[in-house]
Amino acid sequence: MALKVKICGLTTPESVDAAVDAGAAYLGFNFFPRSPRAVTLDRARELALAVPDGVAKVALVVDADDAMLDALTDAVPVDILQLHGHETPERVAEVRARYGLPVMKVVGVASADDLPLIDAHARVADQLLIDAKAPKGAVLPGGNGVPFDWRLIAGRRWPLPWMLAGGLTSANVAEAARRTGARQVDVSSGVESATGVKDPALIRAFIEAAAQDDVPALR
Ligand SMILES: O=C(O)c1ccccc1NCC(=O)[C@H](O)[C@H](O)COP(=O)(O)O
Repeated sequence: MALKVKICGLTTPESVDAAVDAGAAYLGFNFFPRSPRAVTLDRARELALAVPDGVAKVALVVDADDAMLDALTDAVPVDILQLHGHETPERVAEVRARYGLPVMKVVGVASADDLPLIDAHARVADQLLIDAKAPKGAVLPGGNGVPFDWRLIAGRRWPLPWMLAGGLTSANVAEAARRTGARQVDVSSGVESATGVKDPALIRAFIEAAAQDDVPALR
């Protein structure tokens, strides 16, 4: 069965249309001000209103306070909040309760020491996004286009939906899914022609490659 795909960091109507037409299940809008993929609330609202029913609109925030989340959820019709910072399990639970929206918590992985945090968030979040931890000195906490060692999570399962991210491209997405057992994948840099510039042809190629994943997971 085809993998469910999230295209993250969309900033233009053209890239939203390309992702929707190609069959993306989730579209990510980035509200981290320092990101080259950041959108304003007005821009995000305009983009989100054009998304058809059945495609989930995901708001990516980094250690956002309630004021920021109040403004975001008032202005933009989003379906899922993606917490991409150092939010604790307690903060995840608080955000879920306050906004009544599903929360996808991101956990960065670089070594086996990072795995217990996945289990902690699995108890409170609605979804997990298992991403590469940002390299030392990186300016951005995500969207760095680097994979992590997939063997770290091979064979592991969690009792909630989860996505794999980090350095995925049309060339490696099917293998990444086979190696990890992921049924959902997230991509940003791998569908860009330059940092922050989504390429419709790369979006289509990625989603086509994710649809080819009909090989059982390697154990
Ligand atoms: O993409 C960004 O600029 C970004 C900035 C701050 C926090 C998170 C960010 N991206 C998060 C994502 O969901 C990416 O899709 C994920 O990290 C994978 O990125 P990539 O390795 O570039 O495919």
